[in-house]
Amino acid sequence: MQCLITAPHSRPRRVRPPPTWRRHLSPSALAAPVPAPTWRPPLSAGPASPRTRYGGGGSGAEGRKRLPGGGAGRAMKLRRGALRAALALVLLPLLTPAGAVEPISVGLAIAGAAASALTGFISYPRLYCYFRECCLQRHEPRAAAALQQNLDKKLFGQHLVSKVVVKAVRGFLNNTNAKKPLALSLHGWTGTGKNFVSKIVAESIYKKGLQSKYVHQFVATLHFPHAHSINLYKDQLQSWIRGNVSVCPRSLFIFDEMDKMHAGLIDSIKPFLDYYELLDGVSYRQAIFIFLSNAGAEKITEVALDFWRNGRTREDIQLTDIQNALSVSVFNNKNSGFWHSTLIDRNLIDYFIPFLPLEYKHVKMCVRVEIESRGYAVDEDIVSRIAEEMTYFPREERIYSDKGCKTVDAKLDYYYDF
Ligand SMILES: Nc1ncnc2c1ncn2[C@@H]1O[C@H](COP(=O)(O)OP(=O)(O)OP(=O)(O)O)[C@@H](O)[C@H]1O
Repeated sequence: MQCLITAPHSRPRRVRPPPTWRRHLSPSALAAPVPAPTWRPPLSAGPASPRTRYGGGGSGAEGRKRLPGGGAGRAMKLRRGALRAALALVLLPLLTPAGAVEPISVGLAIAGAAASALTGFISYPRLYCYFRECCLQRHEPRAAAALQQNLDKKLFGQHLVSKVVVKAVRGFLNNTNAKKPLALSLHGWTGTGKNFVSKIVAESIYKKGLQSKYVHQFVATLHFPHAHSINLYKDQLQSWIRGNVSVCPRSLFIFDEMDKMHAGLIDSIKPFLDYYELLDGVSYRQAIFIFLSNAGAEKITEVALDFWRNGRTREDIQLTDIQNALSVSVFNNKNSGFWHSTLIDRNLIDYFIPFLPLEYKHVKMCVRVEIESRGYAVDEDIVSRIAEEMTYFPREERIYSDKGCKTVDAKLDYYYDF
């Protein structure tokens, strides 16, 4: 799918969020068009055609149609102009008597051809998106390939995650007729790579990754801390999602600490995840939602331990061994925001993705990567010492790191940067 020109004059009004939000939101989110409670989706009054509804961004044939007067049509005209100018340049000597070359005319023709060619090329969508960030910056095959490559290279001990995430994202990006947005729910023990994977997904779709104005990250305890403000949060969150999807249908929303999010707030995003073609004139079918939580971590550990105790490798664990049990345990966990959530009840989560607890050997891999990223030569003695400093569970077997790879970074400071 091609990237398209963002028509600067049709960009929606930018409204600053209320101060409490501004304080917490990531810079990337703040750069995006921000809805306030009084905010309305850009140009969305009434059932407008996609051509008028989406001001900026967009992609594919639908986007191409919608550029008013400018965009693809103008680019076409400019390219045709460039071609005509070049043709004139070739024919000019032939038109003068006896084929004599007239220097001034030739000079003008060359300048005209060059200018036309330049504007024609600059108007070319892909070139435009090379210099400025566009909605869906990368072509789907490239995004999926980048995702696969990065997960294979950087993510340790999570064979299920790599497989499912790549399949889900690739399939969704290739599907030009999706019936609902993609919803992935990532579960697992702390420090096992949930945030790490969502960052990799963001980077594979948008060059700026989490800093992209089309990627929006929320942390429950940071953005929605007060139970008594739940109604305000609901309004703000819905406006935020509506506004940003209006601007870029392929927006990515990441919700961290879902288990700490108020159940009512989770339910308020349910309409966006459902199978509606349009909601108030906006389609959410190209958006991607990623939910992260520790809910269900015990269940995942239970399955992993069973395999270990039966002498089977963790790579033998299949998604079917965990997925159902995981969704049931998350749904029935009274301490989780997902408790009896309509998102699960109505089957709106496409994939429950289990992150297995990390073992000693995985912690060592994380340490090595961290040492290399700081520009030092890997010292295996330090690698082992740091890995041994971590605490492992269950108490008898001591197999899994209770913090995953999370404190590796801080522990390295002790050895290298004092
Ligand atoms: N499976 C993994 N492979 C490679 N690196 C990892 C893995 N898991 C964690 N890490 C490293 O540890 C850091 C912390 O992990 P991350 O923040 O993704 O954990 P998390 O699962 O989101 O934890 P929490 O549930 O506490 O939010 C990552 O930035 C990454 O450097």
